[in-house]
Amino acid sequence: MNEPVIDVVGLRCRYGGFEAVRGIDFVVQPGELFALLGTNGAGKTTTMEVLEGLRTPSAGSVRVLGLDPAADRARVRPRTGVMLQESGFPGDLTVREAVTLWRGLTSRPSQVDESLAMVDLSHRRDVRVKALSGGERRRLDLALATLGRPDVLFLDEPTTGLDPESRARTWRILRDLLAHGTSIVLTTHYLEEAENLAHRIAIMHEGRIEVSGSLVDVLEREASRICFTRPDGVAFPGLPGVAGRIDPDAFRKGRIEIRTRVLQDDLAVVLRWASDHGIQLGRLRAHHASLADVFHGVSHHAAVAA
Ligand SMILES: Nc1ncnc2c1ncn2[C@@H]1O[C@H](COP(=O)(O)OP(=O)(O)OP(=O)(O)O)[C@@H](O)[C@H]1O
Repeated sequence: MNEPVIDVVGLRCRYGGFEAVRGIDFVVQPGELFALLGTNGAGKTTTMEVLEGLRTPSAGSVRVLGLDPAADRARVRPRTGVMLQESGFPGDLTVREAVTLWRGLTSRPSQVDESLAMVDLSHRRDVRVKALSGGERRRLDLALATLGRPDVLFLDEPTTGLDPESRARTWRILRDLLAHGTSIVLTTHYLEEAENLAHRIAIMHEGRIEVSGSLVDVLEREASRICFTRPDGVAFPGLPGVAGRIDPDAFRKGRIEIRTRVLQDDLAVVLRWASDHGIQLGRLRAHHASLADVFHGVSHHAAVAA
């Protein structure tokens, strides 16, 4: 296997007496998109800042492109692109001036017009940055982050505030960058974004990685679901004899929700049971766990354990 582009071992970060990141490990391979997900305040941005060389860890080792991102910042920075949660670009410049200025700071700059066209801002090139909408501003941030054709791209919530069309366009741009060999680390609160783009995922909670692995591995952690409206007159003991667990909370709220590792077998049992009893199953759904189910599992287990 190739050398990882990012290698994090035992990373810890403190803000005074508070430890925001509590010993995390992960690697990012070349050409892969790694999604760092987590609850609010989990430590994602802090971790990103360390990867970007903007923050020194209190313990652990971090290598980006084989180098220390803080100590070797002068060598790492030209090969990376960064999109922070809040861009600090001067609002009085026009869009074209902002891109031209930024272009002068990169070692392998793309063309200004090409960059603006990529994010669909060509028609806004003479507008001042401060007059852009929130979504347009986010798209300008992406153009700036990718201007130097980076080997590694750090994106902190790149599609927050974007409408569905702009989000889909951003996804297309990211897929294109991946196809050309760029590695990407992304934080997002949009789980479908990670589900659509990520090769591997880590879910953080209170400074620790609770779940990590390939998208398939992560999704397989949670049981599949069979759900339908509770039929009139059906009591708990009268339910079908499935291998999975029937959720008593959902039952009280008028739904049958079965969590199962044998989706096909249990679905067959439910359908046979309904047919034998002449029951119509309202709002029937049978599906594998989504990333949202895994995420809720992490925050729920953490809350129960606390
Ligand atoms: N400069 C700071 N000083 C003190 N505490 C901080 C500072 N920055 C962040 N924290 C705390 O560290 C923890 C992790 O913050 P961080 O911004 O890394 O989380 P996050 O996962 O990016 O959160 P969110 O999803 O809400 O953006 C939080 O409890 C936050 O309040």
